[in-house]
Amino acid sequence: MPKPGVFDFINKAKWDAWNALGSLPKETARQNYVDLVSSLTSSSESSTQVKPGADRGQQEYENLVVTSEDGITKIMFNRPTRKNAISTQMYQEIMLALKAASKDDSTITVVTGNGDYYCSGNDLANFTDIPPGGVEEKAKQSAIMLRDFVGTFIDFPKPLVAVVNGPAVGISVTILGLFDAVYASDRATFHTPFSHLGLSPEGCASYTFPKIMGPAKATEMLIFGKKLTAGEACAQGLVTEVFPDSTFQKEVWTRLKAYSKLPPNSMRISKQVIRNMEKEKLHAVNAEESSVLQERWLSDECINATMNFLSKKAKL
Ligand SMILES: CCCCCC/C=C/C(=O)SCCNC(=O)CCNC(=O)[C@H](O)C(C)(C)COP(=O)(O)OP(=O)(O)OC[C@H]1O[C@@H](n2cnc3c(N)ncnc32)[C@H](O)[C@@H]1OP(=O)(O)O
Repeated sequence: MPKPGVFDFINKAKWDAWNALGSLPKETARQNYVDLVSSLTSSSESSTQVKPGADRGQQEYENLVVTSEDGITKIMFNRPTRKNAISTQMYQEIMLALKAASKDDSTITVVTGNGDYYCSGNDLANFTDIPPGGVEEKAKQSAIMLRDFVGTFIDFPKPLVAVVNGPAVGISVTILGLFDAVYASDRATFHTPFSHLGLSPEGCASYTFPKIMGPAKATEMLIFGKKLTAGEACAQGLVTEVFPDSTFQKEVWTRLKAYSKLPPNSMRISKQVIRNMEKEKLHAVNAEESSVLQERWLSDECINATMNFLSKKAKL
């Protein structure tokens, strides 16, 4: 068949793969494929992905583990083999989990990651799933989803705490400016490589980061893509406190359990008093960032960077 166009990511990848096989008989190619898939199944079975708590009567999510205990609802990213990259489905699940947490009887909500990463940001494969309306339609849908996703954090009514267990990238870093406290392991790093990806900031970071750390430090992160250590992020006010990795979980959860016993209404109202004046501004910033990104996703700079990552030519 003729070679598919450059935007037809999936068919182009298939075409390239078939082409690379040269004159290999179809039957042999099929067997090789079956062998590969069988080996992947057995390795994913032995991975450390945590199974959802269906036996405890909790809502099941494919990419999250959500638990509620001691007055704390914990939302844990659970795609450790992809470094907890956020797939399209996972964006939807996070929104659902936050909406449920906002109404449950917990006093504090915690977001954390399973495995060695907190989160590697947007799953760059999200952009390969092109709808019939083409790439423009995909960019439009993504901008709507991004605005809804970030809006859920802006409107979240209870104290929201990030327990950053390892490196954090992209959108998982920018939305930290919308959390009420950020506790980090000393293994964590904070990286927003938007220029390297032909992108621009989201998660309201274009507004919250200059406010938190001053415009010059925000520029280094958001424009030049400087990766911060946990200590540096703490010195700049993005992180509340850093703990040694060896005692991180124990120290943080002991503290959170104590905080969760504080009067819930008082905590909610205090959050409203602290945050409400900013809400309208944050929604406006979110809308603007999403609309700028809608254009960016169609730019050569962004398409080339995404293709380079997906074809394994580039990493951060
Ligand atoms: C659509 C709505 C909203 C969009 C909002 C805009 C959001 C912007 C951002 O979040 S920008 C940031 C995007 N993230 C990245 O660019 C990170 C890309 N990943 C990497 O550079 C590296 O994987 C790493 C540095 C995070 C980790 O490197 P390493 O320790 O060497 O691990 P691996 O690369 O082997 O990772 C294991 C496995 O996971 C895949 N993977 C990791 N992160 C992502 C990702 N963000 N998207 C897709 N896939 C990811 C990686 O490719 C490996 O897959 P493989 O085993 O090779 O098949």
